[in-house]
Amino acid sequence: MSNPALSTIHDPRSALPHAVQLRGVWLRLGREVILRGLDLDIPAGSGVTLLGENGAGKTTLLRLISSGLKPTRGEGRVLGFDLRDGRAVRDCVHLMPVDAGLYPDLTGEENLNFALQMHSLKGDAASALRRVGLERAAARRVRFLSAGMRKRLALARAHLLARPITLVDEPFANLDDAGRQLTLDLLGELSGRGVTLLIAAHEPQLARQVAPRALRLASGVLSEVDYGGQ
Ligand SMILES: Nc1ncnc2c1ncn2[C@@H]1O[C@H](COP(=O)(O)OP(=O)(O)OP(=O)(O)O)[C@@H](O)[C@H]1O
Repeated sequence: MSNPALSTIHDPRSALPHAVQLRGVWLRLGREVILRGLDLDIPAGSGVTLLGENGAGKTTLLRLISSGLKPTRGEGRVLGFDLRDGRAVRDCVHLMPVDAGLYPDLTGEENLNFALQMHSLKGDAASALRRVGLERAAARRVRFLSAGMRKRLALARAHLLARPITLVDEPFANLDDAGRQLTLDLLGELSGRGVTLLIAAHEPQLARQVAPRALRLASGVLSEVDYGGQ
């Protein structure tokens, strides 16, 4: 059943104060209830870090916001579009998955160009590869790249697409120190361009540099985290 309050507040054609709004969202996967009645408001252009133990449901929540999973109950909108409108949601949301989500048989450059085509965007794949230190991987198939190189490639893709809502699942995993700094730089640039960031991470001290508000997901429920001036 639709939630009248949500439906009237954010029509897609009206001003868009919220990038993400969830109301009473439940999600069950198989026999397990992962999300239990979540309410969430993320203002457009803000940055949020999503914390939680292994298996807490962070990836599941990111998949729901990118319309890869449907709520069992409740409803949500991204930039005013109903989560059930998969096409509209996929156009404004990019999810960088924990495993990078690349096409293994395409080269690095082909992966970037394909992503640009999917969004009818123009962009300079070669310079994006240079930016993440992968110029030599441009012509190599992704299946031959290391986990950290794939992460860098996925980061280049997220930066190139610069979707208004960018969801990033564990961006710091598999990266060396320079890679983590590069990640902060590129995500910081996206944020500076007004992109809304939601970052699932186990490194709050890193993530908070680009996504200062923190939420913790535990037992299927979200709560605000107070860093207490640290
Ligand atoms: N396709 C699926 N079918 C059934 N259960 C699933 C499925 N995918 C994930 N789960 C379960 O959902 C729960 C949440 O998983 P999720 O990957 O969202 O956690 P997470 O917080 O991202 O964990 P991590 O920090 O380890 O990446 C886990 O208990 C997992 O077993």
